[in-house]
Amino acid sequence: MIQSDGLVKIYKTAELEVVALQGLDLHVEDGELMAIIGNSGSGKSTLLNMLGGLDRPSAGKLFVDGKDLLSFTEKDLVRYKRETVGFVWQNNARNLIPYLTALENVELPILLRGKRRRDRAMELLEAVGLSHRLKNRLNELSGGEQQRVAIAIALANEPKLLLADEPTGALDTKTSNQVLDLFRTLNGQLGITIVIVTHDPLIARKVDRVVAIRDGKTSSEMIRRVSYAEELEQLEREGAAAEGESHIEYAVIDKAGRLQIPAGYLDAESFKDSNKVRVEMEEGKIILYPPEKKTS
Ligand SMILES: Nc1ncnc2c1ncn2[C@@H]1O[C@H](COP(=O)(O)OP(=O)(O)OP(=O)(O)O)[C@@H](O)[C@H]1O
Repeated sequence: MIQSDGLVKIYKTAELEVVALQGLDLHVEDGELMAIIGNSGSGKSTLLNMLGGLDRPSAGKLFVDGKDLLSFTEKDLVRYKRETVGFVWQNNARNLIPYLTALENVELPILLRGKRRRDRAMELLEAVGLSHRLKNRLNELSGGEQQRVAIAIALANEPKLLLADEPTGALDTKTSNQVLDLFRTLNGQLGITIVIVTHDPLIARKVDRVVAIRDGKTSSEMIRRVSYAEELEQLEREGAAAEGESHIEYAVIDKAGRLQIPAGYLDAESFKDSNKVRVEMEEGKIILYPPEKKTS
């Protein structure tokens, strides 16, 4: 679904240039449910804006659903936003109208679709588990329910890719979990590809793959040992989930063979005050040693 190679985004302001993405590689399969994590300023929102067609990359390659986003005309972009992607934001007040009911809020963006809009809006609200709240005004709904309405709207144009920017940022843990479970259900039932950008480590437990971004590049990936669905099955069968860490962490190697050592590893005493490591191949393993201390 997503193929990004060496993606670069440079923001130019009057005095300075900020390189927000510096050669980012990211591949996402059709039907994946994955998360992107990273510290503030690492480039997550920039990437999401590129994927959503809200802003244009400066260089590199970016294909979504087989479409080359770097060669898009303005018209292509408008069409892409209408037909291929859906968005969910943390702050759903941005796309919801408080004095309308849940049903009216979902009907509104599909007005142009003609007579079936009420049926379609009801279908969408059912898909997000809100059939019992159709006639409630937005300001009568909880934060989690409002977020479900936002998700229903994002699904209205049947996007192939759903992009969620901190979708649980404003919710408590229990409600966050429910929203994440909903993403998983929609992913399973509709086969829609979902990319969630987050600070929230909890999300990692709910998806099969987490890609970490550091300084505008993918630095590491955490992949589940057992898929979340299998883990739930096991939980039901045996009353216990798989033991140990749920994910394996991989450092990502770029095309030039560069990799980032996971944060914290180089804080170890023997590596600390050096900008070099000794690299050796031993029995099929690549081993990093601290540099040898000079003896004088
Ligand atoms: N419109 C812009 N103009 C100039 N610089 C920008 C612009 N948008 C983002 N940046 C810069 O690009 C870098 C990446 O920002 P981005 O918002 O993508 O990070 P982020 O990982 O989403 O952070 P956060 O988690 O805080 O939202 C930052 O240094 C930021 O200051």
